[in-house]
Amino acid sequence: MASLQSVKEGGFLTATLDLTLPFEAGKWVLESGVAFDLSHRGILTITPPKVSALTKDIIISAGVHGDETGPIELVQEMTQSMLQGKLVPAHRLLLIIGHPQAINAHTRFIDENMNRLFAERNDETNIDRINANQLQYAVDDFYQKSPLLTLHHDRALPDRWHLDLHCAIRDSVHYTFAVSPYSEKSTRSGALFSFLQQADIEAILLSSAPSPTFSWYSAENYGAQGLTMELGKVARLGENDLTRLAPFADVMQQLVCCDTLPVSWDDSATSVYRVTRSLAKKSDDFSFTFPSNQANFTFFEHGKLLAQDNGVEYYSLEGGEAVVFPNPNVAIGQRACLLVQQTGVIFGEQVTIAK
Ligand SMILES: O=C(O)CCC(=O)N[C@@H](CCC(=O)O)C(=O)O
Ligand SMILES: [Zn+2]
Repeated sequence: MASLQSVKEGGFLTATLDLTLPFEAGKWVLESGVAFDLSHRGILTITPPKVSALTKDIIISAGVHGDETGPIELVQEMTQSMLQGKLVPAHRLLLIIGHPQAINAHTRFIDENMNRLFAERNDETNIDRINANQLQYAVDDFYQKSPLLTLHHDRALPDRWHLDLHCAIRDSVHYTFAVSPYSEKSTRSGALFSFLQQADIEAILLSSAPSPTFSWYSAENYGAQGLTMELGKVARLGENDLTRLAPFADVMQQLVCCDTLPVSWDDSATSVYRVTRSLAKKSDDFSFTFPSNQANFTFFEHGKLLAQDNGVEYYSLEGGEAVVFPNPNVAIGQRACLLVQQTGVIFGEQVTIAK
């Protein structure tokens, strides 16, 4: 079946992954007034029948890493319901399946980690760089050409969100968690934290320095409420147990289909961590003192040797530190792990770290 027809009938994922068929762009409107614009392979904009000052611009992306397939299935399920008219969005949406070539190859990336290619426009020397640029253009277009920009007479920007859905390579003390990228902009709203708590996300990590990731790109350049969401553990496409992600899928659906969600926060229901350090791999000699499959959020008491790199030793800081995303096999110069400490937050219109 031609790829555009397949998308119209609900096959967003199948059509995105079928690289044997040439890509066919298209725009169409359902009887309900929901409008679709398939502009590039894996990039679909959906406009609700009515927009108002309450309407948000929401990006939901998955498949930035090709082997992280649970979230890809979630995006496919939600998109299919919208394409078939079973679900009517209340907000403008940009739905993305990010890296079809890596998904088909069942790998994290082809030549280099695409989620480290959002600091700037890339020279297009490989498919990961080509795709990263494509995603940057898609985000720029979505936010810059939003019809919502003209609705805000006080010149306030529309409420922008970006949930970039991933899952972890290893086991984790917290099955689900979110990484909030660092930005000087106000990108940690009470509404965002409340959404995470309602969705039963177990932990939130507050980054303390800019990162070259997709969610950071939207937060930094557009002030979006951006998050990298870690939703369970990697498995093959079709082999994910989505029941454990049902609370998240449910509340994500409410986010896109309800005008607003109630805002509340209970300090005891979600663990919050601040990133104390990001250890970069400086040489091929880099190694951890623990096994490479060590679970995310494993805690090390103060003074424990964690890693060494060409004679430089890294010990856990006062108060101890937990390790997240430990990976000694990254390219030189890239992050080999995050080190984090639990923190309290002050909840309000914006959420801040309690000193
Ligand atoms: O489990 C892992 O080691 C990696 C899971 C993953 O892809 N995480 C993201 C986090 C991005 C961020 O820090 O916002 C990544 O490493 O790109
Ligand atoms: Zn990932």
